[in-house]
Amino acid sequence: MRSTMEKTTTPVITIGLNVNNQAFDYSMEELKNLVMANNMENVETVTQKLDHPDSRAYFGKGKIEYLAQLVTTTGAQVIVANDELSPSQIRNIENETNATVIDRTGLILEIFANRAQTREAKLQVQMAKLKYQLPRLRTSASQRLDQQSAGGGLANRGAGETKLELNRRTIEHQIDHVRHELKEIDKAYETQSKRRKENKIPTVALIGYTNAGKSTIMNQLVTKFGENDEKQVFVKNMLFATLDTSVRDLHLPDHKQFLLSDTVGFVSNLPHQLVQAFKSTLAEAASANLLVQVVDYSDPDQQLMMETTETTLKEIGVPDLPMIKVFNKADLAGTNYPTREGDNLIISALDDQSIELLTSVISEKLFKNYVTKTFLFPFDKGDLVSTLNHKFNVQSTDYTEDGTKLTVELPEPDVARYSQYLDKD
Ligand SMILES: Nc1nc2c(ncn2[C@@H]2O[C@H](COP(=O)(O)OP(=O)(O)OP(=O)(O)O)[C@@H](O)[C@H]2O)c(=O)[nH]1
Ligand SMILES: [Mg+2]
Repeated sequence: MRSTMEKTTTPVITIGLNVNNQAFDYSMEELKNLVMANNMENVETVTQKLDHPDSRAYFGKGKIEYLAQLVTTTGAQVIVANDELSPSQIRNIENETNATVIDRTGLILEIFANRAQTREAKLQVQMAKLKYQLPRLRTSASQRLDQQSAGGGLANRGAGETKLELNRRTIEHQIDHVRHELKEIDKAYETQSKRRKENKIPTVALIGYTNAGKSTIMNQLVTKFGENDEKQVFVKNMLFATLDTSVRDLHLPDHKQFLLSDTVGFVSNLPHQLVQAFKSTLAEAASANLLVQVVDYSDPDQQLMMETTETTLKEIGVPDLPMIKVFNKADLAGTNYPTREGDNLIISALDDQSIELLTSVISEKLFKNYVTKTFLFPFDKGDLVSTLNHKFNVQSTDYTEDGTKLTVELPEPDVARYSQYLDKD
């Protein structure tokens, strides 16, 4: 008897067009991973070499006929294309193969929609989906609404009203609505991030290809350096485990403090609708003092994954920020770790020494213009004492007869502000 717990996966055929693309094999591999991430099973792959996609049906006529046969022999009811297709291409392939066609963008949107947990992520995905649907609305004679059947208020919109226009207007209305809701969330975000900036706490953003180990590194750092109430983030061996940006407050043993953010991972050709929708979430990376690019060192495609990451950063509008590269999962790559060469580290997120090394490099980068000074504040300058305690890393406090003596580690440019209180001894 079959177990009822057994997962059913949808069999699909993946198709891809090689238009002289050097990274073609990699992108097909990625597509298969995306298919799996969407709980589907790749049963066949069909590719074709062409100078450009066939405007009618993406593939040429002969290949489409072959595809139709494959649909029959494999029983696959879904075809997943490696590119974004036009509505008519989708329709033509569907008509000629009798399978449902999903393009790369549609697939990624589906995965994101299934993963989204928080209200913000759900809204962002919804926004991306609506923008994807808008130009893809189909019209047909049977969909036309006549004035009578539309009734009441709708009839007032004129005889030319079609179901298509109605749908379009509904979607535009929904987009406005979602945009409004996201703006509200954004406002709260901005206040938070403004407060962080005022506090001058430096920020570090973990970025990189999906499944590279960003969230795992985040959790290791939170375990070691998080205050009690700092929560762990979600980790799983699947594409796009993280869709929300999480920020955690970390305190190093030497009183230095920084904020670490973990965010959505990248994949090549991330749909522009999604990039647009996730821009505010990703803004956390854009305003960071340091980027930590996490790379899966055990993956043979790591070089292309790094290129994908850099392209995506540009697309989001992240400026050239200081960056270190963390080649992670070294335990699976069979190399020595942890090691460091300049701004490149080879580590395993599962190894404590690796996390120590990463921390020391982050600290070195973030606090490089820090100096340690001792100040003596007269008793009537209690406000300054509390300001310094609030803003910087006070290493020791002495209550002397002349006032409060503070040994503080602070950025060099800030010393000038308090120079009159520098301790002469
Ligand atoms: N062996 C090994 N596994 C690791 C290491 N780092 C992460 N993993 C595993 O890799 C998988 C993905 O890790 P995550 O931390 O969720 O990756 P991510 O970069 O946050 O992925 P997304 O959120 O999907 O972008 C999980 O199963 C982790 O346990 C490592 O150094 N060694
Ligand atoms: Mg993650």
